[in-house]
Amino acid sequence: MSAATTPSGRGRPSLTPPADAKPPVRHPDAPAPGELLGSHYDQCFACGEDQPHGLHLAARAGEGVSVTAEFTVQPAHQGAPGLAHGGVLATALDETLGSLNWLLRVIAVTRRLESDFVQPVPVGSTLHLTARCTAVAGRKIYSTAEGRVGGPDGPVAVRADALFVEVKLDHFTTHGRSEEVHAAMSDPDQVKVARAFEVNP
Ligand SMILES: CCCCC/C=C\C/C=C\C/C=C\C/C=C/CCCC(=O)SCCNC(=O)CCNC(=O)[C@H](O)C(C)(C)COP(=O)(O)OP(=O)(O)OC[C@H]1O[C@@H](n2cnc3c(N)ncnc32)[C@H](O)[C@@H]1OP(=O)(O)O
Repeated sequence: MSAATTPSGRGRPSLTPPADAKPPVRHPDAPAPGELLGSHYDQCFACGEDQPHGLHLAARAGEGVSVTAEFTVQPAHQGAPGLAHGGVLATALDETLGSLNWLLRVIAVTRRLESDFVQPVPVGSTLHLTARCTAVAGRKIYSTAEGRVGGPDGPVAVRADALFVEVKLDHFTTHGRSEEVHAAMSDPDQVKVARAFEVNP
């Protein structure tokens, strides 16, 4: 098995867009720059309000296909004493990158996420994240993100490049546990339902 082959046989897709990739196009109905995107699912570990130990990450639309987000590291997010767990930081990057797809009005899931941990992130610090979509090729969406500490212009602590793949609603109804899927579909917050289920009809 070569380094680029996975047990699924589907291989490890490149994070470099192919030659026929196009620049991303912001959807005309995307939230205005500066507008909070809100949570896409209240049980989401990264952005949901109903996860007591979640990241409660709040993302805001930027110009073009870009977002900013903030996340303050809590004691529940530790790996080493007093420091954020790397997987939690990767979650923050993944969520910020994933929220870009809302500006494209596409439902997509992370296919590949390559993270760099540049410096440790202490508990109590706020990670200031920025992400932008760099290219789209068919169902493949390429994007990049970084997180800074000490303020939006502070030093880069983490960064990531990602490939998301567009999916249809049946991705969730087929693979997700039915009780959560049905509960999410009957959420009284219709904006959330629309965001989760009615994009890209
Ligand atoms: C239940 C309530 C909640 C519902 C919420 C619903 C929606 C949410 C709405 C808004 C969301 C907003 C923000 C969300 C933020 C979330 C951030 C977190 C996101 C995540 O954290 S999400 C969880 C982790 N994530 C997964 O859980 C994915 C697991 N994974 C899979 O589910 C499959 O793996 C999948 C579907 C990715 C692909 O599966 P598939 O069968 O569709 O793939 P396929 O083979 O068709 O490839 C597809 C294209 O990749 C090309 N390709 C493949 N292999 C290649 C290689 N080696 N080299 C070059 N290209 C390659 C092909 O060529 C083709 O491209 P093309 O179509 O252009 O040819």
